[in-house]
Amino acid sequence: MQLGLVGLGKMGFNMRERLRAGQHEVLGYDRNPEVTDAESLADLVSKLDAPRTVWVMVPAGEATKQTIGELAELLDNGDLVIDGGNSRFSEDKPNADLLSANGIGYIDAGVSGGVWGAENGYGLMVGGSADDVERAMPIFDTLRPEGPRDEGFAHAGGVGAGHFAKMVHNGIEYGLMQAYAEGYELLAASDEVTDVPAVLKAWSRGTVVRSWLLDLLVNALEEDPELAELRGYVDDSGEGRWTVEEAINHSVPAPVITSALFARFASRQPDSPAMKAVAALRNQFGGHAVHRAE
Ligand SMILES: O=C(O)[C@H](O)[C@@H](O)[C@H](O)[C@H](O)COP(=O)(O)O
Repeated sequence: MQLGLVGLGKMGFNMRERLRAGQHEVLGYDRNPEVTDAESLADLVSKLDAPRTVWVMVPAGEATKQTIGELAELLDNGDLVIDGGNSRFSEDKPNADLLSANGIGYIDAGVSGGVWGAENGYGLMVGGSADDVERAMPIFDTLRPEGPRDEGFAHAGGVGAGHFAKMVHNGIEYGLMQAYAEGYELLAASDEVTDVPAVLKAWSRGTVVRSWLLDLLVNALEEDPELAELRGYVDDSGEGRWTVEEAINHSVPAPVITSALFARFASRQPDSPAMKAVAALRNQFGGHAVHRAE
């Protein structure tokens, strides 16, 4: 089918490739003139046949909000917008309301797979009406991995459900990565294990903890066996925070995801004010030795 695709960065560019390989007619718009097929969002819309479907794949937050605001003006009754970015689920309902005032449908799509998705397919979880989802199904079927639809795609619920599901997926991602990372550090610290990459690689088949994230850790260690080229500094783009906030809102205990998020915060501190306070208190009440700043 024909699709307008706004945002041709790491994700959008690869998605366009996969969709074109799947015989869809994809017209992309990006501010980068080297990759765009249209001069502006308005130009993109004018090149599409009604009823149009436009997939938005720009950074979550302000950029997505602005793009959807512009599309609400440019598109017409009967058109459909899909937000495939990592938007917070709470932004979906306002987006859907804004668009539906002009008769435009809305689907929120959680898209997982990163830069490997072009080749392996993207795990998809979507929210929206059954009619809208059915209409976009040829696109979802090409983007998702080959195999049974329900092993790479879910219509998770109404508007907001796709991004809620993706948020939880990413919270799990934080916890899994943290567990592998702590295991890696402990193996590396031991006097017993002399070949850490070999142990992790051996775990990749047959063991209970085999997984794609483990495979990626094995890849990373093959490239740099002691991760000597990296600093232990980890950013976050919001999904983990939102997961923890929703766990609190629903009174769901989520200690693993929460501590994985907090481990990232700790990774950014050159020294820990909290641990300085602990050292100071030990010193105050017990006269225990402290390590002085240089
Ligand atoms: O499923 C995925 O493909 C990833 O989760 C992807 O969505 C992205 O890499 C994360 O959003 C990174 O999240 P952080 O920046 O918060 O680690």
